[in-house]
Amino acid sequence: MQEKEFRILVINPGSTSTKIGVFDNERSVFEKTIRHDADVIQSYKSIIDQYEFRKQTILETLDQEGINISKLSAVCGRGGLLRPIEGGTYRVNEQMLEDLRKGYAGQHASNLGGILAHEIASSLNIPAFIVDPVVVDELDPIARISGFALIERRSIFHALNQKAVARRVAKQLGKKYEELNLIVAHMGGGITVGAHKQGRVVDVNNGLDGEGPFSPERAGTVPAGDLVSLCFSGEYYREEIMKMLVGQGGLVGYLGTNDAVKVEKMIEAGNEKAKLVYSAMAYQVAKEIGAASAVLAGKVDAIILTGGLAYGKAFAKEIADRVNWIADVIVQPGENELQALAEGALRVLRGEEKEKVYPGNFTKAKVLQ
Ligand SMILES: Nc1ncnc2c1ncn2[C@@H]1O[C@H](COP(=O)(O)OP(=O)(O)O)[C@@H](O)[C@H]1O
Ligand SMILES: CCCC(=O)OP(=O)(O)O
Repeated sequence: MQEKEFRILVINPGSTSTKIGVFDNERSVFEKTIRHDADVIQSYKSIIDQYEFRKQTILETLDQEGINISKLSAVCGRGGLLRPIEGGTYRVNEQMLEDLRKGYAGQHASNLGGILAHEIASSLNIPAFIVDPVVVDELDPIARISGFALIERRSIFHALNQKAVARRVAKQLGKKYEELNLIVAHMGGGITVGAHKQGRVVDVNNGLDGEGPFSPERAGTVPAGDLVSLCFSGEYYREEIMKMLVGQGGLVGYLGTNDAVKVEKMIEAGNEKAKLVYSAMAYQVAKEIGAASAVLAGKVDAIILTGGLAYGKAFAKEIADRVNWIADVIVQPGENELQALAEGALRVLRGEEKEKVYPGNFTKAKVLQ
């Protein structure tokens, strides 16, 4: 009997881009990365205000490619800042839409993934899903302790790509993901470094507005006391400070661009500041990898560098040169998110996996009351 064919539209809104793809079962028939200038993104007051702009961009792109959306079986978006949940494929429902619209756990472009998927799918009367959203939470209790009793550390990271790439590398190594200890550094608009201990991400920096290396558009960890002083200086509104940390932080704050390719050109043209800042970003990623190796007590099977920044050969080498004493460094540039979204939706459409209902009954361990 011939295998039933499902056509799935996948939507991955990132902080610097919107990536879309159309898959016939596992086979990609169209993929496109639409990059957005920092100026355009920053001109919107909030993430939800970008909704119409991103939707039009997607529909126009599909139209230009001659893709008829009426033939779709499902739409799947990257999941955003929801309540902490376990990994898997979730059907978009009203509670999820409400949480995405208000940004239950904060503001990030991925909040638009489920909303855009729902909007397109409901007009066609087909299901909308999200897969492995950025709030997947597998932290060990010890990793939740921040050192400041009023604040608990949170798991906000590139769960979808980190898990997909880790599985792919495990396969290449002839092992199961669940048998290995891996460190995965996803380096995109945000940067997250996860300690994957036998299939669970037991520690990872909150790459949105929490901590870790600075990134193309985020400040990462900043000296706490100085930040408090800035907040109470009377010179800035809360929103202005948040924008300086997320959106206008990192490379944007130092060099005025979120585009590492432009930064590489600046360096080639002899810009010393660009050279120092770009190197500092590599240095901070390496430091975070060192921290993750301590989490795994030095038992590390491989270190994986992935995300858009991993295309930068000199950048990846700079990191590898600092950490290759820990374990082999495997560079997997870009990300596998579109394929992972399509596969997550397919598993449910084929009945191989049950769709999960948001928010479910998953409650993260409350380590201290
Ligand atoms: N060939 C390349 N060399 C160096 N950096 C690159 C390359 N391609 C993309 N990048 C950089 O990767 C970053 C975006 O990564 P990406 O994973 O696409 O982010 P997001 O999904 O968060 O939008 C940008 O700074 C972009 O300039
Ligand atoms: C919120 C963590 C995921 C993240 O930073 O994604 P982008 O790099 O796409 O902004």
